[in-house]
Amino acid sequence: MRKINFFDTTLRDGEQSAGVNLNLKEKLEIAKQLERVGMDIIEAGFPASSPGDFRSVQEIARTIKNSSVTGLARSVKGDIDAAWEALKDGAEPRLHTFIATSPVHREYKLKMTKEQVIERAVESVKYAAKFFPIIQWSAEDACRTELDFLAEIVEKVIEAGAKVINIPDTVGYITPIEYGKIFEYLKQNVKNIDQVILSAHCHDDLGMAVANALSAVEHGAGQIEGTINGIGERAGNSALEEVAVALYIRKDYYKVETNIRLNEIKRTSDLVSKLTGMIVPPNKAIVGKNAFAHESGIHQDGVLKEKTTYEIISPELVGVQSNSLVLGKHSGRHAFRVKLKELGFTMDEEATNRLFTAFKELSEKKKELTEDDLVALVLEEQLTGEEGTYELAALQVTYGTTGVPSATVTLKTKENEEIQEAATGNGSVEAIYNTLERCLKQSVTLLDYRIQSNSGGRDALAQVYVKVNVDGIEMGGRGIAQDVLEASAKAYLNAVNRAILLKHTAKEKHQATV
Ligand SMILES: CC(=O)SCCNC(=O)CCNC(=O)[C@H](O)C(C)(C)COP(=O)(O)OP(=O)(O)OC[C@H]1O[C@@H](n2cnc3c(N)ncnc32)[C@H](O)[C@@H]1OP(=O)(O)O
Ligand SMILES: CC(C)C(=O)C(=O)O
Repeated sequence: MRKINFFDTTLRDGEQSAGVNLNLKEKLEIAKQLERVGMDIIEAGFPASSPGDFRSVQEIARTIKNSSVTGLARSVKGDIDAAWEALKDGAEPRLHTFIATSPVHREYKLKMTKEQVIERAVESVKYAAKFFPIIQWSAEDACRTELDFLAEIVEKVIEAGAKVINIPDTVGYITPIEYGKIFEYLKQNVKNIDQVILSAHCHDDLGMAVANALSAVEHGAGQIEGTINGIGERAGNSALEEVAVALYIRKDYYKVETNIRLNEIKRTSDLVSKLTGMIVPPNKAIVGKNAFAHESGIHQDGVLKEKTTYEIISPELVGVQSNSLVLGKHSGRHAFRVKLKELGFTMDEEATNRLFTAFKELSEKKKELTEDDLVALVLEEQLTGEEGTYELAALQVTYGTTGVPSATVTLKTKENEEIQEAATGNGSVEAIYNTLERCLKQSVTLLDYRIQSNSGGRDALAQVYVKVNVDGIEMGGRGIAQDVLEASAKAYLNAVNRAILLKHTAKEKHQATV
């Protein structure tokens, strides 16, 4: 099978992402991981651009042994000299030099004619060949360059000693079919093109960077350039992890192989994301948080029966521990039951169904349901299963920074009788508890009150724990609700109900013994 080289430019083009600035230690850490993941070539920086970049490239070249380390240089002697100084101690010093070839770049940026661009390109490759065993030459903005001129300059730089010819889509303009045609054109019109490796370097301005890179592979490219997580100038570069996995998963189609250790991909992505501060979107292919998460009932059911129904990549392949069944409003009973079992709860069909209904109701209110939420629902279900004298039918609280807080509570008894009362308090919770005391017509002393958020986030469930004294019986109770005040009322009632139940059971026992 044809081998495709992976050229990683996370530390050069990736660092060109607006807002990204890596120090030497961070770059070294990333370089080591890039070596571990199996990058054939690591572009460590642009040595002439600053003393910091020079030092990083030098240190990386001295440290990395299993990848070829390269640095960027304009067609300028000073840039090439700086690159040589930085790279000469590396295991395989390699120069990456470039000049723009498109009309707009020639006319406005370089202010050079075609002939001058060719002359400068050839001169710089020849000069670099005095030092470097391997020279990669790039035609910046190749995809907006006249094809015949592109072929002409490529032929001349090959003659001058370039071993790798890169055809960058610098501004992310080309489409996959057009990009493939450029490679085909060069293969047919450039002398000795078969003596060099053709490389693709794509940008994502129109969202086609990965598709273009894959098209280049189909049309003869032997090297793909890009970055981890697709970071880079403007909309970024081809995401190398996507290219690598696409080539692997569809090897039946591409029929190529790479050196990439796919199971190191997730770790590499995480490291780059953390050190650059460029957050990976959840829906990002291969490495996004949701890449292996199934949320909808039909998909979850399918995956539970046979993973490949909805998974073309196994998470383990790229170093992700496992897939996940995310419980949300689109989930179904199959996944719900499995999750309950995973959490260690076994319950009968009736209880599961009741819980599933409560779960669906909660999922309408809450964006994401966590495992903690599920546990809370189970605990709540256990509470509702408890025999109680009083049930909270309605609660209304009025609170303002200037007025007196007041509460109106409606309770339902076991006999379906409704009790409604209202009272005030120093705070909303006190108003509720004063009102409940009135409804219950017995003295209740609150001994302890604790509140806890069930999970993170603004929409987390509230759990309230209370301890009360009802006619000399001390009893704890808990309440769970999305609203703190409702959870407070439920906790209080739960404690009172339990105390009343205990009192009755004790009385019955006493009567039975006399
Ligand atoms: C497509 C790409 O990603 S290319 C890489 C882009 N990366 C970077 O630019 C990051 C590092 N760059 C830098 O630190 C600076 O731009 C430097 C050190 C390279 C140059 O800085 P300065 O000398 O201040 O020049 P400045 O950046 O303003 O302008 C670039 C100059 O290089 C020239 N130039 C651009 N590309 C090339 C090239 N491949 N070969 C020769 N000259 C070039 C421009 O025409 C311009 O020349 P001018 O000053 O005669 O008009
Ligand atoms: C220097 C070249 C390869 C580049 O980064 C581009 O054209 O995007």
